[in-house]
Amino acid sequence: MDLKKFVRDVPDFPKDGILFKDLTTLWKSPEALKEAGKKLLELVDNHQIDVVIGIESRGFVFAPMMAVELQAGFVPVRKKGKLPAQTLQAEYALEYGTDVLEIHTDAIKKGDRVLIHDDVLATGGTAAAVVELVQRMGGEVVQCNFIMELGFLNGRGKLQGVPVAALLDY
Ligand SMILES: O=P(O)(O)OC[C@H]1O[C@H](OP(=O)(O)OP(=O)(O)O)[C@H](O)[C@@H]1O
Ligand SMILES: Nc1ncnc2[nH]cnc12
Repeated sequence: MDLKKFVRDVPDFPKDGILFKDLTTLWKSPEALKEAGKKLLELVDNHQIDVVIGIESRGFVFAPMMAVELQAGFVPVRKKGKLPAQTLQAEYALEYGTDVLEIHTDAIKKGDRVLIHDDVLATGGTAAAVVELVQRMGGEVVQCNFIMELGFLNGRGKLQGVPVAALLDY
């Protein structure tokens, strides 16, 4: 199945000059939703994973399903002010802004093998901030895993030393 056919391009969202890759059209198709989940798991191969992190909000669509299949736990990384208990924070810049991400301080144990999942790798600012959080907590990032990579923005440049895998390349 050609999953790219299910991705909708929306020009000038959320800002002028940004070509937004809309995945709601892929999520809405039962066949594409199932196929994308299956293929994302294939990217992980046979790696042993303790924790799957999903990055708010679009990373939450597939990360819990992947955690179930990998017999791992699910941990949310959220935008500032949303997690209720004690957190670690990282500031970051993304393709169209800046923000702060948080994770609960007790969410990752030293030595945990962690899979980081998000929908889009663009400039890499978001994923790099999450890698930093995991490493500060003593976790090992086994893979940063995405549905799509905007290769022309060279997000991998910010993720050096960490395995990166994406289903679709643009
Ligand atoms: O590689 P980067 O340049 O950092 O961009 C990628 C990030 O941008 C989007 O999130 P957004 O902040 O728009 O939030 P959302 O998932 O809540 O829509 C996307 O879901 C990634 O998390
Ligand atoms: N161009 C883009 N489309 C969808 N999500 C994004 N996140 C960062 N850049 C994006």
